[in-house]
Amino acid sequence: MGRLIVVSNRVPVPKPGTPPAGGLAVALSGAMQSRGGVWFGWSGDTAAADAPEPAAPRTLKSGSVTYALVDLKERDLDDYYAGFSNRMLWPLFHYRMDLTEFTRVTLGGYYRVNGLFSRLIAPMAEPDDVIWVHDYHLIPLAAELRAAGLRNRMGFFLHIPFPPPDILTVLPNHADIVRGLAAYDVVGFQTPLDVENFETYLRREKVGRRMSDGRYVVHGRAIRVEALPVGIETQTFAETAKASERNALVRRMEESMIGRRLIIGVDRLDYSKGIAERIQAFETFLTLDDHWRGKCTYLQITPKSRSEVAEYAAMEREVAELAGRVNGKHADLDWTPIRYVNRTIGRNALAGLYRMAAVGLVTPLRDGMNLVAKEYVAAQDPEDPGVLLLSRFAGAAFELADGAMLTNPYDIDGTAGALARALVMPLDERLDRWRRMYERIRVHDVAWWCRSFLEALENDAPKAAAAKLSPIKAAS
Ligand SMILES: O=P(O)(O)OC[C@H]1O[C@H](O[C@H]2O[C@H](CO)[C@@H](O)[C@H](O)[C@H]2O)[C@H](O)[C@@H](O)[C@@H]1O
Ligand SMILES: O=c1ccn([C@@H]2O[C@H](COP(=O)(O)OP(=O)(O)O)[C@@H](O)[C@H]2O)c(=O)[nH]1
Repeated sequence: MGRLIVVSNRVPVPKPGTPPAGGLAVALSGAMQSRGGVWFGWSGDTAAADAPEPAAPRTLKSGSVTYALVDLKERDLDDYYAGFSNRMLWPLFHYRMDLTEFTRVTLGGYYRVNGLFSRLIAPMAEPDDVIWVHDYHLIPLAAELRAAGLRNRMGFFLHIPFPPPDILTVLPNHADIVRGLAAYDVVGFQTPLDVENFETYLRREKVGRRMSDGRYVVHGRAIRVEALPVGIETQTFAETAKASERNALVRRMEESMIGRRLIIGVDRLDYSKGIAERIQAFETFLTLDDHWRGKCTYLQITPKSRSEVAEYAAMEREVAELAGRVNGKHADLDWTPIRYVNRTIGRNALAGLYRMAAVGLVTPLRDGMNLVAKEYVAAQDPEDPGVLLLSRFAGAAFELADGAMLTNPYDIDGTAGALARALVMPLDERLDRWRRMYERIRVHDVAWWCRSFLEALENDAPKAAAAKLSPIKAAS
């Protein structure tokens, strides 16, 4: 068996004191450390505008993983990361057509960086290495690598939603993007809904179909398409949470609560997470029933994210102002309803804070998966678990629907009412709900996800017959 080469835009190179915030980095770190291999991607640093293209990536070994890193020029980052990836693909794939901006310049940057990645990876790859590419930043990479002559097994996992065709076709180059996916051997999505959207697109655009053996033929190539929800290191996280009483930050938080109930939200500062709607729902909840005034605290942990993108910078101001307004209106001399924290909290402390919280509020407007939902469940005290309030639009809802209280985040009154019910839910109902969710994430943890994807990728060599399939003409 060859090496595993993982490729992602963001590579969480281990740096003491800087925990990775972002589900992809968190999910893959554990899996990579146990299997070993090469992890290729952007270093997080910028190269000078006139720097020549590197002949090879910088490498750094940590445990069983070799990190292969490339600096990107400011212009490339603007066009590829902040531009096409995060101002076009991210909002569009999160059903926010209103926030997209398509330009030929950023599209050019997207293909330029994918080309650069390909030129650096191709000489490193041995013929029997397996290449696993992650996320929307790098959809065209397999096609670039194949054009460079690589015949390796290549897989792609999309961590964000795959939208319905009516939304996807807003993207002027949607046909090229889907053609890019067809260059992989296995394409993984988070949920069955994403697979359904992909299949509907193929049918409507007449570029592919599902075959009788379960594989798909897309632009003439036979590929496997799987719904494989990403998991967490459930058992390890549960143990961390149990041991968290010793964590200084958790102890400080506990002392400051003086018996009040804790409600927690943890999200990157991103419009897809529904943070403003959640704060509004919390305010509505406070006005529903005087009983909870002074008796509960809502802690919203929100590290800044993608501040170079205009919509994110605007959101930073909006959410801070909203939290400030609600506090100004409802606070008392000895009580602040919302504690809004704008920095990254380390995972040990986070585990303890989840465990302390009577309610986990996970209410994105749309989310590929949302690992916070799973972490909240894993961290609970099995004798006295809290309640997960989960948006029906998070990928995690496909797995946790029978234990979480499902909410529609656009329904502010409904979410407020659900929060009020969650806080008084009897122990036997909480136990029953939590056990169902915990069992699901215990079995379907991150090791299961990684194993399942790699099994699909490594054990299903394309059949000879598939290679002979004639291409299907795209609708013009
Ligand atoms: O790298 P950034 O631009 O700072 O963003 C952080 C990551 O955000 C997204 O995470 C997604 O992956 C999670 C794990 O599968 C999933 O739970 C979540 O719903 C997704 O939004 C993004 O897709 C990653 O590429 C980013 O690194
Ligand atoms: O202060 C923070 C905020 C978030 N996270 C982690 O960042 C990840 C966020 O992943 P999720 O899938 O919920 O959303 P994403 O940010 O990837 O869209 C989770 O593992 C969180 O525990 C963290 O370690 N510290």
